[in-house]
Amino acid sequence: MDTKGKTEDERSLIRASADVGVNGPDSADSAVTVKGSKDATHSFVYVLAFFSALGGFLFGYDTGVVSGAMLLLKREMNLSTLWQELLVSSTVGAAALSALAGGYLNGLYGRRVCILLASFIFTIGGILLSVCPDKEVLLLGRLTIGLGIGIASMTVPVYIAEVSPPHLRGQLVTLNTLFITGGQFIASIVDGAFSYLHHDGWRYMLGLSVVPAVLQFLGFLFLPESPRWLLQKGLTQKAWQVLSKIRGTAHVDEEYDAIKTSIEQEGSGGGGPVLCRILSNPPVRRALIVGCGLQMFQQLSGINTVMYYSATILQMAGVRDDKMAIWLAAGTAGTNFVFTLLGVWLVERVGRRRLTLGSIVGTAISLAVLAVGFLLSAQSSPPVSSHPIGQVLNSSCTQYRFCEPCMLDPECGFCYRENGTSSFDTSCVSVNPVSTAEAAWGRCNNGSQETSGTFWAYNYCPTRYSWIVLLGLLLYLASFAPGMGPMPWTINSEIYPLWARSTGNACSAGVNWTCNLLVSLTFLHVAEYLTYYGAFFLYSGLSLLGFLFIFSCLPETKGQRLEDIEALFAERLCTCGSPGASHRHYIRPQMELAKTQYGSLEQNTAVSYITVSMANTHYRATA
Ligand SMILES: O[C@H]1[C@H](O)[C@@H](O)[C@H](O)[C@@H](O)[C@H]1O
Repeated sequence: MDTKGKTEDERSLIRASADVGVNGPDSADSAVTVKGSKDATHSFVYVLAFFSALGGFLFGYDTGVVSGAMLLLKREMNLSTLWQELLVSSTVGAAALSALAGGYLNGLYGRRVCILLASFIFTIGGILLSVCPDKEVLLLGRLTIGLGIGIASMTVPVYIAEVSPPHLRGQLVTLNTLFITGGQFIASIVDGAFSYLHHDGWRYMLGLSVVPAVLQFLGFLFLPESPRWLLQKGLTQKAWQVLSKIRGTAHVDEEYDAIKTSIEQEGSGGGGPVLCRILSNPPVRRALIVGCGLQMFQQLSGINTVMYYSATILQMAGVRDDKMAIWLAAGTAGTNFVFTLLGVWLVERVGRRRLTLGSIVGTAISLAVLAVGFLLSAQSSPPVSSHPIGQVLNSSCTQYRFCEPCMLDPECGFCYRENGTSSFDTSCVSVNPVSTAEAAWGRCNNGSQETSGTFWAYNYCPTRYSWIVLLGLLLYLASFAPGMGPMPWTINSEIYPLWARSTGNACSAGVNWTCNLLVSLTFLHVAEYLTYYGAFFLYSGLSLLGFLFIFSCLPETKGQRLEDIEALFAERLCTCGSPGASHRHYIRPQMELAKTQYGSLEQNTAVSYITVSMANTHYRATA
């Protein structure tokens, strides 16, 4: 439609008319989609998405690499369990705090500066980790990396969402999670490769993150700020230039106007701190509840426990060689990556809501399969047949009569011989404090020895039901990775109005990191009290709760312009899933928009305009 020579009000009216949809209510959201897809996508937006998603890569790499590095570090630096826990959780804790601070920094200095800051912090952290002389500096390095991860995790999805055209936004933001899981996959390969280097191997593992960090920093020196943030700050000319550069065309009036109008209309949500404004604004408050809920349920469905525990699951399934287990764990990370790719493909095809719902149902079922596998294994747990003399008397390991309680005690492991599928000559022995790969003393002191037929099992029991656990693991990754992995990040990047976007994302990312910390710190204790199957049944139950939450509260955001999404939260939370709700939500703001724009001219014009539009759209719902 030619809008040249029209006033801004007239152009908005034409736009609103197109949006309400002369083609009927079912085309309401496709009206926007089609508009977006008509523009040939300029490749520059892919360059932007790639360089920003390097932040996701670093998030994945730095959280993933630590497990392999720790195997070497604990020997070389003689780390106690407390120090090992500190080195792993300090990064996650620092990420939780800096994600929150990132919201403030994003609002004040913009997305680009925050991405530059995050990559600078990653670089410093990586250098510190690769040259650190002692465990204190190591801890400082891990904390520094955590600060970078927190800022990157909340800024990158927002930046990508703000520069993308609506029809590609879901795919490009999901690309960031693909980079996260890609980072975890590469980290596991690096872990495997350097695990042979007993001296200083961990320095390479931890230090290699400097490469993508520097690449991102250099790239962003030349890449532009988000046009939406520029407009919000009143830098109109710059915003127009950037938008036309990203779209590769000077015909960006329509998009530019839409952003500008919505900024003018939404204002800043009132005065006072942004969080208070969010909480006192019902639609945005609802969006925040949905965003934080999604992030919480992502972590409560136990992804990081399952990933972390995958090496043990594989050992249960019969992989005895430690090195082999490391490589197979890389296979787990690879599977997570491949199925995230499926998510990138599906997100614009089936939409966010259906993808997330399908994913969480599959996640709950596969967690139940995992739990059943663990339950059957526990029930067929082999008895302890011998209590060898020489066992340290005050060791708790002497009291156990079965493998199950023995393996649940972090101080003990199960030493046994094998006859086909059953074990005999079994004992429960203290684990070597330096390496869980062997007993502290006795015949399993050298770990498992195929030649003498003696095996050492730490954290698991030999069982014939291990295939069920393995099946559960594969099902879990296949269902979690395409939906529950990426969608919380993708959806959060689009559900808030501009004035609340950075704070909303900061809060939900903070919830993600806090729940991540909570689950990883409590897993072993939960497993000790509820056993493994209890823990996985618990995660499965939490995922079911997550399903109910998502089913009732999550609206579809696919294809909508960022400026129109707030309206999806205009009604009570639990109506979101009801059929037709999205049409009702979608049209209402157009009425409000028209009323505001034409109310000052002639109230009746607006009303009759809407009436005509509604008649054209065979509008059924009561607005
Ligand atoms: O979306 C990501 C992804 O699924 C990762 O695999 C996981 O480690 C993160 O915690 C999560 O936020």
